[in-house]
Amino acid sequence: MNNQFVTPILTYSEPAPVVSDLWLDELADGLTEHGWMSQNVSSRLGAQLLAGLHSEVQILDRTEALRKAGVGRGSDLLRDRSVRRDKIAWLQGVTPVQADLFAFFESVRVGLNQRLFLGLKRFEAHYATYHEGDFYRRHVDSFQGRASRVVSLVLYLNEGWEQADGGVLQIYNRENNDEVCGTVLPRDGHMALFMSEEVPHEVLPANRTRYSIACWFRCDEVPLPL
Ligand SMILES: O=C(O)CCC(=O)C(=O)O
Ligand SMILES: [Fe+2]
Repeated sequence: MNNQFVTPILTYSEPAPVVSDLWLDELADGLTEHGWMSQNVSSRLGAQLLAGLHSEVQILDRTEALRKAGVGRGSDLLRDRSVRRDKIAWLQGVTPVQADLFAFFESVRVGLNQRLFLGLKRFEAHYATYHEGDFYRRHVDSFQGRASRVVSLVLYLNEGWEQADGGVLQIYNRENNDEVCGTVLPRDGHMALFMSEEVPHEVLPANRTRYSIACWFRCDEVPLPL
């Protein structure tokens, strides 16, 4: 066979992400005590998995396979550029890196249920890109009382992100929504975790392309409008 035109396939053979009981305890404590937390999970996920996810979102971005994100779902979907400007693509969990990431999300779902009795039934996740100047104004991820999205997890895929690059995730106090109580730099392998309904948050304008995966753990069995 003439191999001249065979595209090389990236080999991906990283061990599965590491999830321990102690770490799940930490996540549960963070959610209970403050409603949110952030952490560097690079060593849990591994460099190859992070690099693989980064290259997937970069390909999607370059081929313009990402779509303008909206607020709401179905017939309620609004694409209001004054609220959010990111572009998204839903993950299906079928590529090897997505399958490993989904296994990781599933361990988090089960671990949080065991500790907090949240009744999380499933999760959904999308890639997001914010290009220069893009933002997402202050919001919560679920309408109060709908309990569809219960816990939000955002994983960042940006090497060498500095304060000057903008695009920080700003977290507001769940008791006093006007008070900023934390910021998270969207650095490669860092993750933010928070209660979807309770914790208002905002993505400040990015000064360069910003990649992430947002995942929501949900209580409903079937997709409902947010
Ligand atoms: O990317 C982030 O830091 C947060 C994104 C977000 O709030 C959302 O997609 O709902
Ligand atoms: Fe959000």
